[in-house]
Amino acid sequence: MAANTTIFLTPEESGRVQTTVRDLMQKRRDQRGQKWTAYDSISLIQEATSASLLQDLSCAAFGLGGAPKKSQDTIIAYGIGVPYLPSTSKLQDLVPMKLSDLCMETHHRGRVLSLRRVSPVVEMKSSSWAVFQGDLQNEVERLEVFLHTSQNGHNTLNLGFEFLVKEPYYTLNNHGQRTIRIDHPSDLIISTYNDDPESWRRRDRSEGLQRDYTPVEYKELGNTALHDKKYAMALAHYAEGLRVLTIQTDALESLTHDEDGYQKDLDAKAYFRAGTAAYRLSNFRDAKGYFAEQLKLLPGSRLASTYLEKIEVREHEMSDGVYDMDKALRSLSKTKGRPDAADFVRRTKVKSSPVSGKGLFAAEDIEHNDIIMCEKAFCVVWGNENEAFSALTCDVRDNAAIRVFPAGLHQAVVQKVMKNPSQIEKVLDLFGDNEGLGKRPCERDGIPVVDTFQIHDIVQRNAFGLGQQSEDEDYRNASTGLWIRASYINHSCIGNAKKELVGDLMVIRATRKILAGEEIMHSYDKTSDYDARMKALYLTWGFHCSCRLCIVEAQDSPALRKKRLMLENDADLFIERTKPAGAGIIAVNRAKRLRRSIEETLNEKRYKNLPRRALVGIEQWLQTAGCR
Ligand SMILES: C[S@@+](CC[C@H](N)C(=O)[O-])C[C@H]1O[C@@H](n2cnc3c(N)ncnc32)[C@H](O)[C@@H]1O
Repeated sequence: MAANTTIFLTPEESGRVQTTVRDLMQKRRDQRGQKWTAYDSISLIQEATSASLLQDLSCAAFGLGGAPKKSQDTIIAYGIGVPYLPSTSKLQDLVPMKLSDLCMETHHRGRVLSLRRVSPVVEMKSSSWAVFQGDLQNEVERLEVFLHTSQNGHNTLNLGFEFLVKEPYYTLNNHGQRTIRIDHPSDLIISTYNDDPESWRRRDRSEGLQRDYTPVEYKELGNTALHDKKYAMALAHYAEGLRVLTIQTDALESLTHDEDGYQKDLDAKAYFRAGTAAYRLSNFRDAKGYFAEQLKLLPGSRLASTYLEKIEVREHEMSDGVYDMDKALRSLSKTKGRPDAADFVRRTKVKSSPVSGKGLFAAEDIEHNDIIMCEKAFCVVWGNENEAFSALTCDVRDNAAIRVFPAGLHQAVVQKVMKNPSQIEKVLDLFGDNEGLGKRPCERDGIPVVDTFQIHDIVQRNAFGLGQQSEDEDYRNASTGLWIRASYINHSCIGNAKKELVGDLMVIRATRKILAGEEIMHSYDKTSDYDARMKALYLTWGFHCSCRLCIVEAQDSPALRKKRLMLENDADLFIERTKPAGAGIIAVNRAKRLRRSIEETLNEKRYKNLPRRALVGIEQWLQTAGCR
């Protein structure tokens, strides 16, 4: 992520966080293999009930909008823990286990737990938990879902009563409490409400978890239950219907090809749904085909014609890179920062880079200031949206490095790929430190298996902060996004490209003429302070920059770099306090002296043809004041 979300903790503060995390890791190791022991089930359920009640009360106190999003000077902590793989076993191959079979700090591979929720759900920002009962009434345990707590806007644990946990992981949560921990959404299977907790075991196990009903049938079942005042059962049926609906991405499944008027109407609707789904995924070619079919069935359909006209504009954007940016800008409030636009990427290609891994290269000559590429965000979370939240992570894999991580964006990316499995492969192709399940998508029991730790690392190494977008935005709810194509662009402090944003449309322009075959590079971090930049690049992106500017700056003594930084700070202070328009001779002379002092710290020969960032502010001031 970009530097605007970097927070600096004092050495004491970060030391305290790291010690707490390391102590917890040690505690987990010490307890590894310890057998599950029974709880006082009543008091655990009471704990969950009162925590959930308190939450409801605080929401009520702040009106329907829920509790305020952030309190002063606090940031949510998200314990990444030690990454582990999601279950890739089929339900039918897993052997049922009991709560009393659980062992501490263990992944119970090859096993499955069937549980019923017996308490309300306690919903926190980065996790949710509830109390669950196993086979025996007095066997209960806490189950906590981390980060990926929602499905279609509903809390996962609230969606049902009977749950199957594939290959459960039993550990201590961040407060040192024993818990079954779920990180990967596909490890938790929500089963339809059923009065008979044993029913799933009696299903035809050769077919795994069966989806007996279509979404419409689930809706009807829900309606019947509602009519019979069986509210819990109704909710469970509706929830299951919604879940199946999201898995059935192919709207064309319902086509009848019948000539009968009513059926024809239904077919036209199916083409329309398929067309809009394809359009939303920027698959304009398929969308065009679907809307054309809809028009054949329903000649004169205004909706289909409007979409076909829009597709023509999108095709023009894709082939020529010609955008109506004014229109896109005007649409921002209506589109919530997501203007309707296509990607323009044909001037670039992705291939292996001498700098690192893969990179983006010019496929043709590109003139100075020309558009290199435009790309809509794969996922964006704006600071004013509820989804936006950052979490403080302490990564035990990386010497307990503390980072501010865009947890809300991580959630949004995971949800998007779970709902659109066809999009997983391009996300998995991005650079990340965690290999997870590899680069190929995987599906089990009809559900995409997504390794959230793998996505975590991909987001960490590829997402960008969008700069402050509104007054009430800071590092805790920073706007962030993930752009797939732009993610292949490697960093250079003296790159040949710069990025601009029109909502979530990223426009990359050439900052000088670029020849075909040249690698396109831009600066991930524009801080002029060499030491801070090095530190941020390493902490956020995991590399040491060795561009020409960094090599030259590294040759300056630390004392000289410090002096330059102090002078730049003086210049910034001067700029802040002194207006250039109509500035008097005294102010102008002071500015010139500041410029000279900074210039003296930049060896003319070594810094030849290199950007002199420390001078940018004061030179701009002098220019505006009408001096050279
Ligand atoms: C957004 S990705 C860039 C594309 C990446 N090279 C790939 O293979 O997909 C960012 C990652 O690329 C690598 N990287 C980017 N610029 C680099 C540079 N100048 N030197 C070394 N590694 C760099 C780092 O590992 C960084 O975390």
